[in-house]
Amino acid sequence: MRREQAAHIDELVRAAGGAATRRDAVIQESWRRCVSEHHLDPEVLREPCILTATRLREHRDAMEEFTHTARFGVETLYRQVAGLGYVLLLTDAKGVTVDFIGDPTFDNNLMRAGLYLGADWNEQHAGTCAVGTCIHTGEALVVHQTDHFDATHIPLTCTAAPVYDPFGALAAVLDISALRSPEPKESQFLALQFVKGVANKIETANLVNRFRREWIVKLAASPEFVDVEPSYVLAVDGAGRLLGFNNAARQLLLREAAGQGAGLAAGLAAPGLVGRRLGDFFQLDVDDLPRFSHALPAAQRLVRLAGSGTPLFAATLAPPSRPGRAIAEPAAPALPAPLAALFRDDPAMRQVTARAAKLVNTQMSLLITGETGSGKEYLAKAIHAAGARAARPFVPVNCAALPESLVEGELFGYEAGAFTGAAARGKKGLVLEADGGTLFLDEIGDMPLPLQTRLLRVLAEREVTPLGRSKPVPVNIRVIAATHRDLVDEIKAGRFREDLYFRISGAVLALPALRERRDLDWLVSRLIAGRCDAGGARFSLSEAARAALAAHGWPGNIRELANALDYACAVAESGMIGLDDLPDRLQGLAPERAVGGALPAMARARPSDLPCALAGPSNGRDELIAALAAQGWNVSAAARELGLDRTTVHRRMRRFGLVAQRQGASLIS
Ligand SMILES: Nc1ncnc2c1ncn2[C@@H]1O[C@H](COP(=O)(O)OP(=O)(O)OP(=O)(O)O)[C@@H](O)[C@H]1O
Repeated sequence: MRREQAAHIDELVRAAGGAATRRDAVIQESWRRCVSEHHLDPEVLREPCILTATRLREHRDAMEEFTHTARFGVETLYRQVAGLGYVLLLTDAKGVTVDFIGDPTFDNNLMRAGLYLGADWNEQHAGTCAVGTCIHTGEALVVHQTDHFDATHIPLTCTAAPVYDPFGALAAVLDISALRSPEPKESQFLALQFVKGVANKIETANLVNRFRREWIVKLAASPEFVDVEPSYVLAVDGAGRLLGFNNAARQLLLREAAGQGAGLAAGLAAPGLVGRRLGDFFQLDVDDLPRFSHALPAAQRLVRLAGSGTPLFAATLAPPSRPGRAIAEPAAPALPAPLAALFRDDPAMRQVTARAAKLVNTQMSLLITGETGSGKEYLAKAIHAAGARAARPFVPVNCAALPESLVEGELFGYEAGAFTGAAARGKKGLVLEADGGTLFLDEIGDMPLPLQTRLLRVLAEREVTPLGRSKPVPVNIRVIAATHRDLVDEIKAGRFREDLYFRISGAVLALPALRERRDLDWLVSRLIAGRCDAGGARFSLSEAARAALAAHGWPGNIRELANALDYACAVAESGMIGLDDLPDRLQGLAPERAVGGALPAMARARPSDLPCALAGPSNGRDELIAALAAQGWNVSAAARELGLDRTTVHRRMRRFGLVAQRQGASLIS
């Protein structure tokens, strides 16, 4: 044990014995709780408590929507303080870190100090600390160096602020911490103001997001600030009843209620405020709210508190589909056109696209999962096209296909002459190509580990250092990653970095397999609508052919379907595609009764029931060899035949130990 730790323990023991200390009252009170209520022994040095991945996932899932809303604020705050050596933690109301941003270079030190995803900072076991003590008191505070109870934590400085939900309950704690800091506690007071400011903004964003279909009333003491930085924010329904508020508004309402006497104040703990009438607190009725829009100069939007008469200035946001007055519930918002164009009448697709629609203009990284060919890149492009970045580049990167030796330069770029063989003018790199737009990382599960570490840095810091350059270049990208792999399994197998997983999976969008979709007929019609016969006429599909398509299991999903239709259009002799015009493997599967009409979607065979491509007892190996052999070991032709892309075929060849050679193939094992 170090000398400082021994001295710290002495001070704790003396304080527990009743000796006076020079600590702030909130710290003294927390030390007392640690000893007498949490029964923590000052002489025991505790390791930080980091949750297992499974338990962390439970905490993160419960906070998912909140974390989405908070993410922009969290990233903005991190950018402001990262250069000063801080990391940023967002914990849930129990003290578990559900979001984290820090410099990956210091991962090990940060993890050892408990400044990491999954760290549990509840006061009951971590002792006095910014997060835990903030949860206990409900107030923002700095816990600086030896303010910490546990001597393990005394090198740290931590500053935390609470974030309340719209009903006054603690929702989260925002914390910035540093491994090293100047000795005076005052050095952290500016940090405290920063954290409080961002916590307030997150609280308001959460409130406005939650009640976006209701009246939002913003209030401030100054007309100049009411439109830009309102102190108090309330959500009100069409009948003028309070639905929710930020914490400052809650305090204001409670003070006002107390000032009006026991009659109104009785039972007005925070939950009791919900459902009260706006007119109970303000000289204001719901019918007045349209007057307080931005159309009127702020100085003329005066509102008085009902009891005290205190003047405030208001700005109101009307519910979206009922401007001016509240009458009926608005319909669910329409999907942006690029997302609506992806499906028709399929519940799983409706759910995925509705979720994607909410996220198009956030900074959050998205992870799209789904079987090969199910349309992951297509969805990523639609998200890009639906958002504010649509006019900027969409840059796809196939992480499985980049040769490892070239990958650094391809992704991050290089300066002229950075290495032998470098292009004379240098290279911008795909990450910088995507500046202002979207970087689509396809097959992220196949990215080599060393590159994952580099990528993590780029995502955390939003800057790139091209080879041969000493200074990083800031980059503004929206990252969408995709994989057909189960990344949690990859993490368990040590092939994928857990922290990168959490970084790219701000939200996970899981695409259904084609065999699970109910809009196959529509998709088929859409795909053949774009294909014409030799005379330029549109193709149509016979009932038997349609039934055969409905009966197939589509292991290669939409890609396989598009390829099958390409083939059918090429061989069909008239504008009508018959059963005979489909690839052989589809014809063999058409059940006899299919001739009479299409099978219902529910009756479609699953690939595991089928003798066809890549799903049989050989796990696809025999079929892959057969397809390659039939195509003279031409990988592109075999990929077309199987309805897969070349990368997938190469990957499966590697998995089955197949090596393509000029005259054929050999087995490695
Ligand atoms: N909704 C759709 N409408 C029409 N075509 C689509 C749709 N979704 C995907 N496709 C087509 O299906 C093929 C596969 O789509 P995409 O490349 O997006 O799949 P993927 O899941 O990213 O595949 P992989 O896992 O192999 O990378 C592409 O040719 C694409 O044009």
